[in-house]
Amino acid sequence: MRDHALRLQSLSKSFGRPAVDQLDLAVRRGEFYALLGPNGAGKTTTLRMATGLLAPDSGSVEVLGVDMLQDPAAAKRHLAYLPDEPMVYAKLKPTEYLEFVAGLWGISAEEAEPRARQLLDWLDLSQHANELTEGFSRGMKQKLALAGALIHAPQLLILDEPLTGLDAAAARQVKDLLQQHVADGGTVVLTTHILEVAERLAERIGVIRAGRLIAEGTLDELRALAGLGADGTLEDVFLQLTGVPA
Ligand SMILES: Nc1ncnc2c1ncn2[C@@H]1O[C@H](COP(=O)(O)OP(=O)(O)OP(=O)(O)O)[C@@H](O)[C@H]1O
Repeated sequence: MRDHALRLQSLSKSFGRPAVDQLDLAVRRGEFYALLGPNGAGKTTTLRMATGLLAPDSGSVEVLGVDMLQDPAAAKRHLAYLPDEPMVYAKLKPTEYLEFVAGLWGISAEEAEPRARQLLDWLDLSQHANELTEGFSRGMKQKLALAGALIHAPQLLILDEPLTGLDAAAARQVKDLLQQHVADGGTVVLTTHILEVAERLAERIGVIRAGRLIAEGTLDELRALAGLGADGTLEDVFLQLTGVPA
């Protein structure tokens, strides 16, 4: 379906026992979608299959109408993936790293330069543009990895715990960047254990448990599903639906 940024159908993956089990998930273009679930629920495994990094046992993945299994190169061109433990090259400076990643997408250094400058600026890394990343803190590396993920201006951003370990200022910069992406018509899918992030940013929230989507909707819809009133927080909803803490 053209109006879906991401569509997962009957997606399954087992590592001896099922990690993701017949999962159906559809995220519309322009949506900010948060995937929540307790530890080991299958969130990372789902994202790795959605981004073409892990082959599913069965089921299908479509990115902007392109089938990931049939045409992975075309599907991946539409997306960026920020893993939960991103890696940047220690012996490169941020500008060199962004140039390198752009090159992998077939974008020349000259073409990439204005966007690289803008991303470093948005993420408050400009003053470190000429330092080797080996001297960067974890949060700075995480922000640079995000800039690398965005260098080819993808429509769909898929991020695994993008705010974990960031200080308040860095978290704000990343949240602003993600909101700007959606304001510009892009799509964001993220996982988070920081429920306030899902509560404040996400238009729709999916709750996954034991590899299955057990609830989905706006916060109001989830409150109703959990049988809670208007003052129920997402934490109340989460605990009610999953029976375990976030
Ligand atoms: N490469 C692997 N080999 C074996 N088991 C795996 C592998 N990757 C994931 N699993 C298992 O699959 C299940 C789902 O793991 P996954 O990392 O997807 O969960 P998660 O929801 O992202 O958890 P968390 O919130 O702790 O990050 C877990 O039982 C995990 O141990």
